[in-house]
Amino acid sequence: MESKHAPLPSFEEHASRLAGTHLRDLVQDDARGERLRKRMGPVLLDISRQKLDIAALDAVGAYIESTGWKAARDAMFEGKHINTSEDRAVLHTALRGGASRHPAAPAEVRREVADALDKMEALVNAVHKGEGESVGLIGGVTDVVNIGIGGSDLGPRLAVHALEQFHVKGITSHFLTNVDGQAATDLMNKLDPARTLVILVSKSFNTQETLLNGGVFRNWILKANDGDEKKTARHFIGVSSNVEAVQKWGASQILPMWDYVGGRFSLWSAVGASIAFSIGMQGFRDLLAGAAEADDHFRSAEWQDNLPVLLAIAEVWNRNILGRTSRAVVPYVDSLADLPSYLQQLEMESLGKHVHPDDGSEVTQPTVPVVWGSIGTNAQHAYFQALHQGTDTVPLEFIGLVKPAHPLRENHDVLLSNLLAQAAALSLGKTFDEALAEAKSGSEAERRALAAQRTFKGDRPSTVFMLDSLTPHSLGALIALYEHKVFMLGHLWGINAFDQWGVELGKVIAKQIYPSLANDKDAGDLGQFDGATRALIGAIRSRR
Ligand SMILES: O=P(O)(O)OC[C@H]1O[C@](O)(CO)[C@@H](O)[C@@H]1O
Repeated sequence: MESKHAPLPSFEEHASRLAGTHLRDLVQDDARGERLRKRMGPVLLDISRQKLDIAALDAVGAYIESTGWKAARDAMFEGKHINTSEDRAVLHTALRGGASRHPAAPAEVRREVADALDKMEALVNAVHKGEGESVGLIGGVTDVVNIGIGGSDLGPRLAVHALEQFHVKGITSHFLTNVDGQAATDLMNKLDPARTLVILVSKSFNTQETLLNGGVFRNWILKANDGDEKKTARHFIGVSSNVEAVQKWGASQILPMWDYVGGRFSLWSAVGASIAFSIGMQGFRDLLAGAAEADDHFRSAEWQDNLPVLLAIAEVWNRNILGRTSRAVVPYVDSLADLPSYLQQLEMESLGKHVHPDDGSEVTQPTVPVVWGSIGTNAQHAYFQALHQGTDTVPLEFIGLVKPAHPLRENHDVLLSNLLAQAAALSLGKTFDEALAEAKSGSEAERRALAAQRTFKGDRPSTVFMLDSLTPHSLGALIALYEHKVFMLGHLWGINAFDQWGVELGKVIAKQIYPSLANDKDAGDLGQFDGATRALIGAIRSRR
């Protein structure tokens, strides 16, 4: 379909000027550095190692100003139905609106969010006191298992693991996600059913993996309770927007979710109950307050100082102007090991779209890059070779902490020196002449061949996030900044960042295939499948 949407500008003049300018020269300009290093509360963002100069930055900023981004942003905060394909508001910001200086969501939404938080608080506090019975749950809980997938897993998992130093004593959290039965079996072997509380999290309450794993755990606990269903229900809290289905399923307590919160934006709701069970309700409210600080910043700062806008500028520059196809996220913080997979869902499920929602026409520029990564320094000893000398340029995102939670100063200084060194090495590189001067022995030809292999072209861009420390507040702020970057990119690319139709087809086909594997006697009508699927079903059945 022919598009009526104007493509992003090519910023040709700036792009060609910068093509001839090396990052090692750009980073010498202190005035430029000041424009590209900005702070919001506990988060310092440094995009000064991106291939932009002030003129290019201002050109992209002026373009963004012309797009009506502020009105689009305000429409989201106010609850307009900006998720048009599902006719829904997008109000994850309302979940932390209680801590905002300028809550913007409709009063009714604010009320139901506050009520749900209060209900969750009552459950969490009772369980922490060992008095779960007082709220209809079991007493003496030692282990909490979050069963969910995608947004019903990744956010809570990230926060629970990131905030380990804030965990309350006596409760251990676990995450059961994949439908691979090994995970459920290993967990059941480890836990005591009498002391296990399960949070079954599914916005739709229609997700195959979650319902199957929930059933496995219910049977396990039911058996331990000698078939007593009422007693068994007290081991389960259901979190869903489909309250009726949870009631039918048989959880004793239900915490709500709403259709105006997308799964990947939902950790701030009762979907994050396992976070509250891990770090206590005050910690959970601190997480919300950090996100609210980022919300207020996004809503009030001009583009030049607005971290989500600057992040979006860096991404548009890399993706649309320089044609980069992926971005690596490398936290130099072990406890943020889950951040890359969290961001994969947040960014790739939100921005992996190819049409404009208003008329279905094709977008005229690439949208989301592949997001990947893992913790440093480990990554340096695995794939950084390719990032330094491979033929593709992959923009990186480093995350570091000024103050760690542990007392091992030498470890931390070594960790941070490595982060800073990688950002420097990737951007500055090492010239052929520098490498040649280091090659002391051998013939001229041998020295030159060696120098070529030891040359680093550099000019490889990166972003650095430096957090003062890792707390519920700073983590909440960091995640919310990423959420707003996603909003900005959806706006600039003209796509709906809040639906996810692309996950449907595979789900439908999986349900069609399942009977052919489940029924050993009768393969059913294999003719409905393509040749490759038929052959693999046959191979599996013949070797069982
Ligand atoms: O919370 P639910 O409804 O079980 O969905 C889990 C995940 O599945 C998805 O719908 C994708 O299949 C995600 O968007 C969502 O976070």
